[in-house]
Amino acid sequence: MIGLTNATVRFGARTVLDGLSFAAPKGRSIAILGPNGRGKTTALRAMLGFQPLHGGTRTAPAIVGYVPQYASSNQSYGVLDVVVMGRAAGLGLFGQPRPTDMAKARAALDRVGAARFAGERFDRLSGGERQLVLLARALATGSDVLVLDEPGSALDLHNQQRLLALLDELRRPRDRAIIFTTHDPNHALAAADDALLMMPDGPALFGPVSETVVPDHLERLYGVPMRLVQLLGADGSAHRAVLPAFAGMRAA
Ligand SMILES: Nc1ncnc2c1ncn2[C@@H]1O[C@H](COP(=O)(O)OP(=O)(O)OP(=O)(O)O)[C@@H](O)[C@H]1O
Repeated sequence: MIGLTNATVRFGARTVLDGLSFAAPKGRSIAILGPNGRGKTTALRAMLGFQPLHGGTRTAPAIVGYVPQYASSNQSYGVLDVVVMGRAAGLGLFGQPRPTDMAKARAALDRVGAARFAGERFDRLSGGERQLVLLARALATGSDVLVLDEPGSALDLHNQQRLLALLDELRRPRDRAIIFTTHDPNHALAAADDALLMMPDGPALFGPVSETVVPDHLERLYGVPMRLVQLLGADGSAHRAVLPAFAGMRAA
């Protein structure tokens, strides 16, 4: 279980989180949506203990698989070394990675489709490639709690599809808690059970995606008219998608 209870965070005179409560118990996957600067990253950092709270409490296990929003690096670590760092908590202060740690790191790279980068330098990868490697590092922790800050923001459509399939696959056994932030409501529809909508002008909305990721709430969230469309999957199953009214398209 990971979450916040009545959490308040201020930066100077500005209150960014004001009594925010939500939680991901084991077996649930939560998407956090909200406009730029609304406090999504701050909420994740507060949950993980990187951001002090002015009020309220946080709940988190000792080891969390975390993918930060930015994957910059000045250091010339190899990709495999970066992923093996996910095993560090189990190695102790001066512990060396064991063959089993290396095998878990390689398996994690394989799972995110980044095995071909194993021998590269992390700082020479593209932004999207780094994002995949950091996702592998989070998986390599073996933690049953994953916290991913915009894990798809730098990914091309193929890798977004791969990420969403992986997030969906990871939640299916119902033995993990997963929290991810995203600017695409369709990512929430594809891979989350619940959504936290951090409204621009009031308290956050939290609940099942079927009730929260709907045009009315999204219009309030982003100030953009939205349309709900029903799609048929390749196997004939029904899916919902939401589209913003870009390019002059009007909400139905
Ligand atoms: N350490 C800090 N000191 C001062 N202000 C901060 C600090 N960290 C974040 N903020 C401010 O808090 C607000 C929320 O930032 P945060 O990064 O949590 O937003 P976000 O919802 O994740 O945004 P985005 O969608 O653009 O990534 C922003 O206005 C930001 O400038």
